[in-house]
Amino acid sequence: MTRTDATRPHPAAPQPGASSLSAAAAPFRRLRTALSVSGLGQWLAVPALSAMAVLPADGTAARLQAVGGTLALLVLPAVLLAPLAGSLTDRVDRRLALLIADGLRFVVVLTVPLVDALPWTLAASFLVGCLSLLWLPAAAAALPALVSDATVSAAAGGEVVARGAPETDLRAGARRSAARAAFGPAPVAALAFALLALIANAALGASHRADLPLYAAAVLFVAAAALTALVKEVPATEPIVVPAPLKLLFQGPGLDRAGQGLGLAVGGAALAAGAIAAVARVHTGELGGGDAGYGAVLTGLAAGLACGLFLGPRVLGPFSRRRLLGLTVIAAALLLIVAALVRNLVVVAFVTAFLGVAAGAAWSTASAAVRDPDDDDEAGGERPRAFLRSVALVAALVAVAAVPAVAGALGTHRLDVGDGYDLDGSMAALLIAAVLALAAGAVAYRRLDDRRGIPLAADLQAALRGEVYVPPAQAAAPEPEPVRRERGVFIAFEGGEGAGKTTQARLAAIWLRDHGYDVITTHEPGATKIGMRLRAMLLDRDTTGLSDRAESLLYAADRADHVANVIRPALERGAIVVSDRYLDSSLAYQGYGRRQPVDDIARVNAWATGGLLPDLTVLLEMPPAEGLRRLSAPADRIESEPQEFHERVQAGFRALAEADPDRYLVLDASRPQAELSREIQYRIREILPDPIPAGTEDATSTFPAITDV
Ligand SMILES: Nc1ncnc2c1ncn2[C@@H]1O[C@H](COP(=O)(O)OP(=O)(O)OP(=O)(O)O)[C@@H](O)[C@H]1O
Ligand SMILES: Cc1cn([C@H]2C[C@H](O)[C@@H](COP(=O)(O)O)O2)c(=O)[nH]c1=O
Repeated sequence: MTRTDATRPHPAAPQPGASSLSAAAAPFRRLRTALSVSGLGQWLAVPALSAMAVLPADGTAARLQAVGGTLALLVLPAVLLAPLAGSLTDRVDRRLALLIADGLRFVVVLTVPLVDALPWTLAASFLVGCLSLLWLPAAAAALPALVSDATVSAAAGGEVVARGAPETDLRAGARRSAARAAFGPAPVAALAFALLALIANAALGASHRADLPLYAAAVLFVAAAALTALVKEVPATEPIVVPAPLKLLFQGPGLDRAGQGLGLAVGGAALAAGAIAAVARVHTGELGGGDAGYGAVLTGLAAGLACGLFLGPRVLGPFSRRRLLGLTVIAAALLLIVAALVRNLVVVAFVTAFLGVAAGAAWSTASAAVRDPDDDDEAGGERPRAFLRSVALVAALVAVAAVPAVAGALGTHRLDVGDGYDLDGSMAALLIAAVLALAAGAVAYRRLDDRRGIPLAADLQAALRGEVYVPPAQAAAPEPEPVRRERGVFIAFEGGEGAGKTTQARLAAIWLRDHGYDVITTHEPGATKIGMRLRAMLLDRDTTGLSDRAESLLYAADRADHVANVIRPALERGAIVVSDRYLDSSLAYQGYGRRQPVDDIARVNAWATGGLLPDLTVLLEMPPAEGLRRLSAPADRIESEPQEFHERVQAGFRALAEADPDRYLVLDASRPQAELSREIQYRIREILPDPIPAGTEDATSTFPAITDV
């Protein structure tokens, strides 16, 4: 619904409990510091290992493959071994798991400059990837586990902090703290890498410039282990469950078309970010930057990602989040093209930073779209979020493995433009990755667009002024469509016998109520006193000899009473009406099924209802025989009609939906209930009014979250 005074959702509402933890007890603070130090070590080890791998490589292709191989080996364990590592970590004491992971990373990273051989650098990268996989779930479980009753009361005794913050809120805050400790140090680590590489270059010489960052990373790991050792005990209160990325990817998102658009968008953004990271070392080397230039580009990327994560839910409040998501991916792809073509290191670093902002905003916008604001459980394994994480991980792995390989294979070619232009392999591979990311962004934009027909430029301009764009024709109209829309919203569920209408209508109503809407659920025939008597007459198998016309009129009479006494009063008070069957049932059953003229049925019903049509009709389709098999009660008068009757009814529903596609959501009713429910939620979200007055919108979301049943 478009309104000039309306703002769109702000998923970045204050997070309870986050600040409360700042004053929490000493073990919590100590462990949080240990995790940050370890996170810094991990992010420093990543560029340091790839810089180390480059040193012995001879020629551009070999250098590209050395960096790509290192990065791919660092990411590979997260794609292949995540659930194994999760269940392993779950079996050992969290503190011990952290100590082992930090201690072994110290040893592995320390040996890399001492051994100074490419095979060991590559093996070390894989081992560091595996150990980080043990460390990450242990860290995510350990910090919230320290939010015990004692911590809560210590925090509450200390300051303002824990007043009114229940333990679950503090745990959710602790989970966010753990994630920040693990990923937050990335920009600082990239900057530190650049500085240490410069110092090492000057002090130890070019052939040892990766040594210092590696020693520094090793020291950070041992420091983190020492700090963790000071924390006496970490209770095993938080279970560790790590989903398998590949399995999730093959199972699919469990989301509708729009949900798949989210996956495409996240994949496109991760591809763009991964591609630039994968060739940055060699690309910057060709621009005269060396390891310091590599560090500068990575700093830009990491800082940009952090900014994008923060800004994504906050910028352009009134602008459609779905449009924003598609646009951020397109922007990331276009910036990748610029980064590929520009031959100036400083410009490349800045462009990469903006690419990071776009990719970070894409991630935070996509994950906000599948997050339930009522659910503070950031560590929860909710499938759509886990799916998005898997897409990002796998796309990043493909980018870091494939882009350098393609770049190396393509080699450098001289183009005859003006003075001649060297198109090197990195440039070409980045352009290919950019085109793929652009395609993903464009398809995602089309799939996600919830403002079809509204010009993008005008929509953006209005959002920049803090308004939601209303097309002139709509703004000038004195009244919204008088017949189709009353003050509330009318949603009908239609379909053959046993298709799941009652189930889905009930789930939709629960979801809407959970988001603060005034909802009434109703059904046909038989929602009123008179209707109940009509229903008995119509469906009782003892009713024999009822003429087709009389049957049609009785259903229309039931509907007239239903509209006058239930639906219209509810719509007039602004409620959302969810009806299990409505007019289309008469058109399909009495029109197509009984072979009466559909136009006549429509005319009678238009008179009976005063022309009231649903804003949305959800049509659940399935073969009639299967639907009838789902029903347990004895078949009623209509259900016991022959198979051909039900086939005609089904074809009738389909014809009705095809004649007015904008008003229908057609779904395959044999799919799992939860999937159907989520698709229905996505579609309903597009036609909802704001649940609370515009002035108070910052307090809650106007963009009901899609939830699992
Ligand atoms: N997606 C689904 N997958 C499997 N079973 C389902 C699904 N949806 C509903 N069911 C089951 O099918 C049966 C019929 O469901 P429901 O009553 O919701 O269908 P209906 O379309 O309202 O039926 P009717 O035509 O009788 O009104 C119930 O047992 C329900 O639990
Ligand atoms: C509204 C309406 C319904 N019917 C038929 C369709 C079903 O067989 C029954 C209703 O049963 P349900 O279990 O409550 O779905 O009535 C119809 O023929 N025409 C109509 O307009």
